[in-house]
Amino acid sequence: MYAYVGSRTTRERHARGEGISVYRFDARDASLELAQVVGDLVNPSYLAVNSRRDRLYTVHGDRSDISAFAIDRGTGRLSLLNTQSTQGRNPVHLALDPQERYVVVSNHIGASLAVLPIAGDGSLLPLSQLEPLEGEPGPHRVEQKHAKPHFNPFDPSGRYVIVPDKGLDRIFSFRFDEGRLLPASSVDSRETAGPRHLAFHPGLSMAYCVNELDSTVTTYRFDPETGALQPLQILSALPQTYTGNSRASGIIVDAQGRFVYASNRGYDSVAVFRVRPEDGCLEFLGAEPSLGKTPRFITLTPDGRHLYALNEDSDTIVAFAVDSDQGTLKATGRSVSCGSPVCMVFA
Ligand SMILES: O=C1O[C@H](COP(=O)(O)O)[C@@H](O)[C@H](O)[C@H]1O
Repeated sequence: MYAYVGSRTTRERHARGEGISVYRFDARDASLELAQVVGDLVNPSYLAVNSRRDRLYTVHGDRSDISAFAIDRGTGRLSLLNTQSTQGRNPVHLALDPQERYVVVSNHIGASLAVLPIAGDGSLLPLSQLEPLEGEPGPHRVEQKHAKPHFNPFDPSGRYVIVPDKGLDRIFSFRFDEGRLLPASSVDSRETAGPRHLAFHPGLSMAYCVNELDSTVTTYRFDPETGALQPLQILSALPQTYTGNSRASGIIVDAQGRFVYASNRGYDSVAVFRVRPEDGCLEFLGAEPSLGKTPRFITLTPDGRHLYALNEDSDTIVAFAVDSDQGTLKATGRSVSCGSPVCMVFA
């Protein structure tokens, strides 16, 4: 199996990455061995792999582009297929629809969502829909001047696209019908929460949203018929006594739906929550140091036995062992150096 790591590359912004790093991944001990570096790429800051594991897509943060690559399934190596415009600045996330006929992109500074069809060979066709996001920005003077979509996952049925908007303190739900986004509903967050990423529970109709600006996690009941979200609970991802600055970033749920993990940038750590089986709400268990600076991205390995924290500002990918009963994280001592790592996927 291979792991693909996207890094920020813009030197003017002090990024130190080269592009996409391809690693041979050993599930037994979560070790990573570098196999290829695809350089000459601008900020491949979010990656997605198709279900056949032979195509990889990346957005180019700070620009307005998205690229498709072919994956050599024998060697894991990437070769560029093509690049298309997302018609909006700073695309930060992308998701393939379940039929893998379209890719949906969040244009973070462009304040819009882009839909691009995927051709039969996996390359990208020109954009077919640009959906602007509009509303009253939240009160944060620096971060909330306009809509800032930061994530656009499909719901488990593939009928809805859910979009946390960090600039508007709102989460939008869109129907995805015949390759088009159709506004369905929205739900407000607390002022200055800055909803950023959202993860669905694998069995319950629940979703968990990490709020970047106030470092909280909101538990929502998700209505699979209408796509609507109903807030049930808000918990901090930080210890109660922490008084420094911090911004939350990634959120993931384990495959059994027993634990939720969220990363904290500032209080550099991975918050661990237990999912209460009776109602899907969370209990904060604690926050494990990420052993590096600014863990923008976290991911579980496909077998769920390890979790990687990508410490963007200390250039490390750190492996933790996951306790399968308690959900807690234990340092393995394994870490690889990688400039400004910000996203990791497996194929
Ligand atoms: O300065 C920047 O910040 C934005 C937001 O960063 P993020 O880590 O919260 O996504 C980023 O998208 C942009 O590329 C970068 O230049």
